[in-house]
Amino acid sequence: MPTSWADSVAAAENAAAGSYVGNSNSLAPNRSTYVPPHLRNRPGSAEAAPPPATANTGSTSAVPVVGGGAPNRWAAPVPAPRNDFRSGYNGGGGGGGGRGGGGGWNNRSGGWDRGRDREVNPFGDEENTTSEQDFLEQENTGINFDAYEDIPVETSGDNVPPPVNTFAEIDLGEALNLNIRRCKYVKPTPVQRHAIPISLGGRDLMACAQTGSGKTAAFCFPIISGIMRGQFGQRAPRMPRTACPLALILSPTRELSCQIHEEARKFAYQTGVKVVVAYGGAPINQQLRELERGVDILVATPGRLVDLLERARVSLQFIRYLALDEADRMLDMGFEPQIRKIVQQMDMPPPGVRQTMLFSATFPKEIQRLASDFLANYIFLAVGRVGSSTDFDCAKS
Ligand SMILES: Nc1ncnc2c1ncn2[C@@H]1O[C@H](COP(=O)(O)OP(=O)(O)OP(=O)(O)O)[C@@H](O)[C@H]1O
Repeated sequence: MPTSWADSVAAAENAAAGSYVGNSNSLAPNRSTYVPPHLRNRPGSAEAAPPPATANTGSTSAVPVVGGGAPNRWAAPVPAPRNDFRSGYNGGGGGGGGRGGGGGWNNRSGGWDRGRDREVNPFGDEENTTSEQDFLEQENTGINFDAYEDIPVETSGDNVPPPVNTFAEIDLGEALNLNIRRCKYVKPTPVQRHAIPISLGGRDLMACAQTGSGKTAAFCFPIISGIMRGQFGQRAPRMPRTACPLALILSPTRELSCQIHEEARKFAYQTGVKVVVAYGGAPINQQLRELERGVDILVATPGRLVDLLERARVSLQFIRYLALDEADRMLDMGFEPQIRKIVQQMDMPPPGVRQTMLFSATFPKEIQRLASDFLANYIFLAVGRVGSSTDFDCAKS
């Protein structure tokens, strides 16, 4: 099925922020003492995890394991904005109101704080602009989301959770809802509308969506929300000098990893969820120091992560969420051996135990193989651009 993304999206790049209609919250930083991962989620603070997927489509086939070394060829320059639809999703109307924060959320609210290592406000000066009045003043200055209504969306799989039209329909938790408003996201993009309920429902996801379609939030929101809920039960003690993240986001390049990290830090601000990035082409020592300070979500490029795993500075045994962004690009760049090593040959929990989200702009045979090897009972989602099939082909065969 050739699908594609609305050409009109490109015109939205310079659109201004949209409106906010929702709760008003105190924005005063509420920093609490950093709680090491092994002390979090003790029984009593955790809400029961949603049941694992029960659908019986998809595949869980075993895979031939392919080993591989760790290339250190990440030499992309300092993170720079990607050439995509960034800033393009600021529509008028919609509901950004939060309704989280109720029962079921553990006590992770408040930023992490460990000794002198305090959470920096990733919004900078914007922190003081998030009063309800400010949001209201931004109303109707953005693009019209109606432009996206005609985008073809295909889902397949058993018991696909229905899409949402607003963030308010999803119980993401108050702290995350506040950050969504700080980001001035008024309404979910098509990939977010479909992917977030699927992931929050505990399902594995194979998503075909273009760069700039809002994928970062689509996989970050469920991860952050899930970690905030503390739905994993008791954790084993953290090993000395070995970081044990709960979530891993793999991306092909240093540039992309840094941008995901930047976005994820905003989404996770004051939630108690700590995001760290590790990429090649840069000295490893600073990254090691960051990892030693604790990490919940690790954003990494494959080569550097293999290096960290071989040094036993990272363990994947507590991974509950795995997201692979731009998987086709990772394969094009020759990183299938590293990816398979990370996912299949180290200590990562198997499909069905962890939750996996695979994002790719295309769906060739190699990606289909990866999907059947890495995902369990997955839901297939394709979000496309109207009128273009040259740069986006999600045909399943
Ligand atoms: N719901 C939303 N409302 C407003 N802006 C949004 C929304 N979702 C994403 N954006 C913004 O749109 C831009 C593109 O989003 P994002 O970076 O998530 O795309 P992406 O699909 O992850 O791209 P890539 O494939 O490069 O990772 C970003 O500037 C992001 O902040």
